[in-house]
Amino acid sequence: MNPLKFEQNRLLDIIAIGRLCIDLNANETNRPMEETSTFTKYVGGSPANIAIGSARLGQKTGFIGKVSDDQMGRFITNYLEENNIDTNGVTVDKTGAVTGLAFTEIKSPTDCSILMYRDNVADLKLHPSEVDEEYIKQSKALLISGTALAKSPSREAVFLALEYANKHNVTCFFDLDYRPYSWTDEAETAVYYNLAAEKCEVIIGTREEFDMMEKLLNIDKSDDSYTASRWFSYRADLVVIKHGGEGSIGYTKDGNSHRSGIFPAKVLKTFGAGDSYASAFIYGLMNGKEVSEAMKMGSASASIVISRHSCSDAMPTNEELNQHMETAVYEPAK
Ligand SMILES: Nc1ncnc2c1ncn2[C@@H]1O[C@H](COP(=O)(O)OP(=O)(O)OP(=O)(O)O)[C@@H](O)[C@H]1O
Ligand SMILES: O=C(O)C[C@@H](O)[C@H](O)C(=O)CO
Repeated sequence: MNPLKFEQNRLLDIIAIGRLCIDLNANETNRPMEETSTFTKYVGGSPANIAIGSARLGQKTGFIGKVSDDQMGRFITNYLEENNIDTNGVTVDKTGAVTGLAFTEIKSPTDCSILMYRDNVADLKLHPSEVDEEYIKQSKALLISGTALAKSPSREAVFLALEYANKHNVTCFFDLDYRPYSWTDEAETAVYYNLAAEKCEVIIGTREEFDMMEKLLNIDKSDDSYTASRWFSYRADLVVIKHGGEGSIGYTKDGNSHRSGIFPAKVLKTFGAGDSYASAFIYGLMNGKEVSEAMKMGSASASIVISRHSCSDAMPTNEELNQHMETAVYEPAK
């Protein structure tokens, strides 16, 4: 069963809002950053990656965000446009802010980390006045991700986008995307995550991300079914809890649960798994697939991206995804 209904007759399928940055992924893998000398530049940031994944799969995709007024900012906007993403909602910072940089260190397939340069970044300067109600109204869905809630005015911009989306029946997806290095205070983080989740129809996160939200409320059960049930008295119809290489579980408001296994991959690096999962999972749901099938599509997309060098540029097309699902081995959840 698919519990979601999307407004039809809208110009766009999905608009993502938030972080647009640059990933500099180590070319020399299996070594620490200290010994890495060359990197390849890609567009990065969780909502950017999800938007790129959506567009590659054929979704009419738009973006609301802010880029720096320099070569890096222009690189990002050009790349989004080359990938058929509508950039009418992307504004250019005029205060001298810079583009966030994420240097990735790939010590081994399972030991990857990200070194962030995020002082005075343009994406967190997105202002509520730059969020256009008419633009959001044209879309079937809105995707938010947690990092944009880390600072004002981007935080207020996201809450305003959620208000408009709720008002105009635009289905809201929340990919928790908790990046501790973007936040300074645990209670502040949890409060804003919980407030945003109340306004969303679909919440997707890892067990650890939900634990972070629940710790503030002294919930220490780490119980997936309980975690999901907390959101059904708000707007949520569907809550997905991801467990890395062990797959994921989705709960629907009608009391059912759905498990997805994984497509074992030759892992190059683990980051990007969540973004590729989200883009294909959302695509599946928006195209009438059952929850379990959409989750399987998410897992297939993730297995493709973790076996490639980048997060954004590695996103599969519809054809690649279908082919992978037909030919790759699927390991059902235990
Ligand atoms: N080692 C793996 N092999 C195959 N598939 C995997 C592996 N790790 C993750 N996945 C797939 O990716 C999905 C999301 O992974 P995970 O739970 O690690 O999300 P995440 O922590 O949000 O990812 P990210 O590292 O991008 O933040 C999983 O549900 C699974 O389908
Ligand atoms: O901003 C980050 O934390 C890194 C991203 O740029 C990266 O593309 C990512 O989020 C992968 O999930």
